[in-house]
Amino acid sequence: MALKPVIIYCSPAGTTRHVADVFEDSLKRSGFDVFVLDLGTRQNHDPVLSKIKEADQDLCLFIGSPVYVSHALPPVMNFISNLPELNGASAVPFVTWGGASSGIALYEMGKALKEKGFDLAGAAKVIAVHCMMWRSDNPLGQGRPNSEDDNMIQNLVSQICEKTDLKQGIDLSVLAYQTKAAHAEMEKVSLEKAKGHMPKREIDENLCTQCNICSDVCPADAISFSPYPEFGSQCISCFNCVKQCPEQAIIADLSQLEGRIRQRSEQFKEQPLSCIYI
Ligand SMILES: Cc1cc2nc3c(=O)[nH]c(=O)nc-3n(C[C@H](O)[C@H](O)[C@H](O)COP(=O)(O)O)c2cc1C
Repeated sequence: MALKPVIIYCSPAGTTRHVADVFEDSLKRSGFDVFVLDLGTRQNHDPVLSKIKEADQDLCLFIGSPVYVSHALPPVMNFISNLPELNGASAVPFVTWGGASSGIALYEMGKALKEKGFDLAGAAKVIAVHCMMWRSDNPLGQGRPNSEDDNMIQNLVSQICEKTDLKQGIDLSVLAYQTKAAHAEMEKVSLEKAKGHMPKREIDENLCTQCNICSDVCPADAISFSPYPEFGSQCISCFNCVKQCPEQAIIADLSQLEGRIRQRSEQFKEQPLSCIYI
């Protein structure tokens, strides 16, 4: 099969990158050349965009995002909406989620891809340790993704590679797996709206050495210095800056958040935790 795979993802805490790596290894083992773009780096998008246009109908775009407040991340959705029309190309959206709810991220990615003319060759959701619970002794999704999750992704790649016609993929309705009521509720609350209820971050100016690490680890390029770190509107609230500040100079109280995340997990009790759609 003339399949030209391109992998695009955003992964502030590294789990979606892990899944993208499994896709990449599996595709390479099946003999394909793979082009990869991490949207959370300052990597130039142009070479991958050229590859995408060049591949035309042979393109198979594997595109991954973590679930934030039930949605896919803005850099991923923006990337899709800036793509040219690609009628007849195929795509495989995938998400990682932290055990609260995988929300409507896969559905929204699938819908946006279909609007660009893609057929959905498959999709995957993968359970992962909840990246906002790094201070907890027993975070949701601890130990995931594990080798079974990796095998599941390898299996998805094998099944896609075996297909003679990628157009015979999945229907978008397969990705609308939340109840109608939950879907409608999730649609109403954007990440932008939810940001107003996220724990506030404060800079301890006595501790901050203006070392720039917070800005380097920010996948949204949202931190500037004046002279201490300030957070721009494109901040996606990944809290990488808080986690990775070597001086612990960015202070955030996450104690309330943990309870809210666990409550949501209890409310949805989402099953299966990891799943491929093919
Ligand atoms: C601001 C924010 C919102 C999140 N919202 C959800 C959510 O709605 N449901 C969920 O299960 N996990 C949620 N998570 C957890 C992430 O989806 C999960 O940890 C994911 O694997 C992180 O991917 P990454 O390691 O590639 O960054 C959220 C994390 C952050 C930082």
